[in-house]
Amino acid sequence: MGESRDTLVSLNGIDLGHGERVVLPGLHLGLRRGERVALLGPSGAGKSTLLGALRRQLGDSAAWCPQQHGLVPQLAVHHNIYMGRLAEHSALANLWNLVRPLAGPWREVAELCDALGLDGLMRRPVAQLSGGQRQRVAIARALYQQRALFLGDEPVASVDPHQALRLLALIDQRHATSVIALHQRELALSHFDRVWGLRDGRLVIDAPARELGLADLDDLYPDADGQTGAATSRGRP
Ligand SMILES: Nc1ncnc2c1ncn2[C@@H]1O[C@H](COP(=O)(O)OP(=O)(O)OP(=O)(O)O)[C@@H](O)[C@H]1O
Repeated sequence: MGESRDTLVSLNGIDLGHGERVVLPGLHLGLRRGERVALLGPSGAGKSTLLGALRRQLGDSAAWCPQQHGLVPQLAVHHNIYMGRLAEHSALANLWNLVRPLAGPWREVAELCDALGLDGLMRRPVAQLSGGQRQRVAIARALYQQRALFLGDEPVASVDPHQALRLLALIDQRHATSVIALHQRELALSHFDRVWGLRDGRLVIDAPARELGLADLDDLYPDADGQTGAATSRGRP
């Protein structure tokens, strides 16, 4: 794999997994600065495992939007978004903000809520939101982190296609580089620069989105009868 100054992460034949369990053996891939990558593959293929490895490598330069949202249901939308930058403030400021929201962060969170269609909900506990609203709070919290890169584990899974596009555009406006796991194949082809496709423990697609068609992506997913498609490696030597 050609490495350059623009390579942010380079995995060269490493095994990724959990404890003793290897999920993605001998993985080779590179993430380049300024590239938007769609990460596809059937359930259990290792998308979250790969995103976890990227997070470890990228550290504080990456904003993170987890699959289970990681929100605190009892707390208001404002507090959940504010948590994105908890580590930047003193314990006292965080405690104070819980009781009486600080003016600066309140304004910043309000701007994000406006952009994400959450205006009017800032004081509402997350427990009282719809699935799509919760998803947008999770994205807002990741945007509030103000990092150079965005890593998202199915951040647009519970919104309609129109909203998914709007949310991805907001993510793009604030991050030049992103890796986003998703299941919407059309979106992967229309919105992203590159596609990584995982199947059977291997990266079987690593190619520019413009060189792929829906049939290539279909091959990632098992047929209804449980057979996997006939995908050959695309974009891999
Ligand atoms: N903490 C863990 N300990 C052990 N095995 C795990 C752990 N997390 C995931 N796995 C296993 O690793 C494999 C890949 O899981 P992973 O969550 O990365 O897949 P995924 O592609 O993100 O799936 P989904 O689309 O369902 O979220 C699965 O077989 C899963 O059972």
